[in-house]
Amino acid sequence: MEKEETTVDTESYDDIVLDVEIDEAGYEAGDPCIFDISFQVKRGQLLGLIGPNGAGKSTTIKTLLGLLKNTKAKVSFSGVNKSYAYVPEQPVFYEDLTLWEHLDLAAAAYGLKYEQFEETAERLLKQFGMGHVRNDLPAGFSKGMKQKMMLMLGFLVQPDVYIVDEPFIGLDPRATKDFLRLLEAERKRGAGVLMSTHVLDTAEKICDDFVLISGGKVAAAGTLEDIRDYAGLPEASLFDCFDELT
Ligand SMILES: Nc1ncnc2c1ncn2[C@@H]1O[C@H](COP(=O)(O)OP(=O)(O)OP(=O)(O)O)[C@@H](O)[C@H]1O
Repeated sequence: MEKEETTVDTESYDDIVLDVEIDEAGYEAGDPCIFDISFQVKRGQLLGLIGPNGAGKSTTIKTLLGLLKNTKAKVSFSGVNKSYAYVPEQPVFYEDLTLWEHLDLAAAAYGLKYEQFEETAERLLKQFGMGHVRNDLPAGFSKGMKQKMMLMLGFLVQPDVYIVDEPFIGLDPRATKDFLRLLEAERKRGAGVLMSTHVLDTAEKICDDFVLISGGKVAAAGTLEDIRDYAGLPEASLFDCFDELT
């Protein structure tokens, strides 16, 4: 079927929580900048979206979130609740709401019961070491603290799919560890994760599979072994394969 725009449906597939088929997408009509990008995210899977600056990672994410007009794409969210959380690279927040009020608002928007919200929010504040600023406005937070707030908002709602745009820049080593531990727990619960990142040594350690985008197209996809095969570099690091393929 010819795709005229991004259609988002919520059919049920076995293990697949996100199914993306982008024929083309871009910012101006008739001038697409990404082409033929297809992938699936399964329950418990961590899929790394990698590629050089300007390759098309953010455009891919914006397309699957339905934020772009000029697209020919089919995107399906499935899973138990057909829910997703998007954690943007650039923090987005309300000037007049405290950290706690942001958490409260997200919980209300996702229909969480108050007791469940309170318990999870308290746990997250502790895990991210943010309890002491719960009643502060995020405008006064450091970059890393704002990033932590965005991650907490995602973890609070426990969705079927996490779409995380470059989570590592700005987080200190301790926060990175806390974030990865929470992500692991969420994957064990059954959540799938699509993560865009430039931090390839971490991506190599934590991702099950990769989609490597270059020049708006998929340059290679699969496990690290598959990526090594594409690059013709057995034993190479993800970084060296990336270098070879882009
Ligand atoms: N708002 C926009 N309007 C027009 N063109 C854009 C816009 N944002 C990105 N582009 C273009 O789309 C192409 C893909 O950019 P995109 O932001 O998806 O890359 P990226 O892989 O996310 O890069 P980075 O790693 O630098 O974040 C680039 O040619 C870029 O110039």
